[in-house]
Amino acid sequence: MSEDLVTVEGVGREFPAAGQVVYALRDVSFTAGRGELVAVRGRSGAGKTTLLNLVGGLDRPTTGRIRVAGRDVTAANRRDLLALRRDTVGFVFQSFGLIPILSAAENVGLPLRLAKVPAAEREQRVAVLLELVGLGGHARQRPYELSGGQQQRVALARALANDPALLIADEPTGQLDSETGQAVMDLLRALVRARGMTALVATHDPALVEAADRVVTLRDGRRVDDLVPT
Ligand SMILES: Nc1ncnc2c1ncn2[C@@H]1O[C@H](COP(=O)(O)OP(=O)(O)OP(=O)(O)O)[C@@H](O)[C@H]1O
Repeated sequence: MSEDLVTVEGVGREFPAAGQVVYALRDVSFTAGRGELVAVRGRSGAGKTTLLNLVGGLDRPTTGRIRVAGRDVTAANRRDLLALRRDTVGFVFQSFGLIPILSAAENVGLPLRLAKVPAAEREQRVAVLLELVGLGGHARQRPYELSGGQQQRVALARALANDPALLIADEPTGQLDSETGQAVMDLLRALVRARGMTALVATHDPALVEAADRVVTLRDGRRVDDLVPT
């Protein structure tokens, strides 16, 4: 049996808001094994983004514990969290998050630059990654010269650049029309399977939920998988 890559135990996250406390997550637990695809679903405000940010080390929980690839993310210092984000986790956001003044190739190569991969090797890896997401002929284009679906494929290639053990995608098709969104989701699913990555994907896409090894359904910050889905 494969060792779990992600362990989330009794995690809660509270935010102070206008003199009150918002319970964005309450007592959420689940695990994700190596190579597993985990769908996180729930209505707007259910806590999906909060959960993904915590697992990726972008935020810290108020209660509970999270382990990723053997590291206690909850207890990690800033340097450890930076290392986790650089070496272990790839992120894809709803808003793509590409740098507008950089070409598709430069955007994909950015994590490799930060990891100090030599230029020649970097160029080669970027070319392979762009080919992988079907954008071999678009390397020099800037994000505004690409369609939404193409931009999200660049973002996906960038997330894969450091060969992360864990891919975190927060509603990656939220800004795309349904046909383009479906194509991006199919690509994401195929890449995760082909590379044996673990993926945590916040999504409303029924095909992805259907294909997932596990589904975490959130409602008002709590896990409700045994109840009727939202
Ligand atoms: N920084 C913050 N300060 C205060 N409240 C917050 C903060 N971040 C999130 N929340 C609250 O926590 C709850 C969960 O938000 P979250 O963004 O995780 O939901 P979501 O399921 O990702 O929603 P969506 O599908 O709309 O992106 C919401 O009630 C939100 O208002």
